Amino acid sequence: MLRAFQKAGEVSIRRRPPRGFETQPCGPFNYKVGNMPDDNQPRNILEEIVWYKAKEITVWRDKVPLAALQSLAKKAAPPVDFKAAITARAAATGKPGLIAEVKKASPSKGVIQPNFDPVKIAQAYEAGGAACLSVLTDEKFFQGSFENLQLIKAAGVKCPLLCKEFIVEAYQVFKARVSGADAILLIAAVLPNQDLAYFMKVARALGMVALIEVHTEGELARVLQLEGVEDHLLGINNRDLGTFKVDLALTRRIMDSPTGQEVRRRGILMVGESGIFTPDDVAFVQAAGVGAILVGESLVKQGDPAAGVRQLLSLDA
Ligand SMILES: O=P(O)(O)OC[C@@H](O)[C@@H](O)c1c[nH]c2ccccc12
Repeated sequence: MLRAFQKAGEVSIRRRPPRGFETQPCGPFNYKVGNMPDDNQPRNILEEIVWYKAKEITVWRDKVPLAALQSLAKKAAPPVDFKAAITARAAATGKPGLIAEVKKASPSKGVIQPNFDPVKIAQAYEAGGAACLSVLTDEKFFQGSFENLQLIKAAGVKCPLLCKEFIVEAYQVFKARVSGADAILLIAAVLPNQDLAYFMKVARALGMVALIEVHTEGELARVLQLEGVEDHLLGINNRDLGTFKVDLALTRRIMDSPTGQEVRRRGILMVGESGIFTPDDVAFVQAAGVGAILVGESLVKQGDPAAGVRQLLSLDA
């Protein structure tokens, strides 16, 4: 839902608490007015995550300054082509290219896989026929880590890796690359076009692509204005990150809209994200026009994730 101050497609969260992270006590007159809501509290989970991220980055930067991270990025093994892996698998199978997500927990579901071995899961996804992998790196809300990304790369997994992080600063883009990422996530609800353009440029300079995620037709129209956006991927997240509600039909509504038509005309690779559980769900978003799917929960909770991949994509048939 749009708030009064917000225009269609604009960033829907506040990047920082309006009165700062530390509310200053202000002496004898420091009291809260009646039933006034505290506007210095996050209004939804996305704000909570993004506000916490700013604090996390400060701690990281104290340990490893940006300049040190940048020189590590120069020495890192070169990234592999994320988009090519998707189009190759899609051509070989006739199904959307699968980005399988290594995800232990989420704020909406809690722990999804208590028996979580990131490397084993990644290897199983690859063996089952995933085109690429997505690795959650957020620790506080998703119980992920940059270390998981490193471990998966170091284990010799060939599938290109997406760093699933809530990026608000360039520091994280370098951290992703140093940890072995081949692609990064950028969320349109969090970042205005100016920031998206900058992070896309940093990603490019490091040889990575971005998955730019939208949740409304307005956001899609906005990101379509970004120069060179066709070199990256666009994702439609069927989950509302404010309320957690999942609606698979969102992908179809957006793809059927005039803005979705423009995506087709320009040949942009679209990713259907979240809430995909069955081969019917895959067929539904494929018919809507996506060339790739991003799937976490339904695969990660299975005892045999490789079989899960084959089943989801009907590869045994
Ligand atoms: O577990 P699911 O419903 O299959 O969803 C996977 C993925 O789309 C979801 O984890 C996701 C999509 N966009 C995000 C942004 C941040 C964190 C997580 C996500």
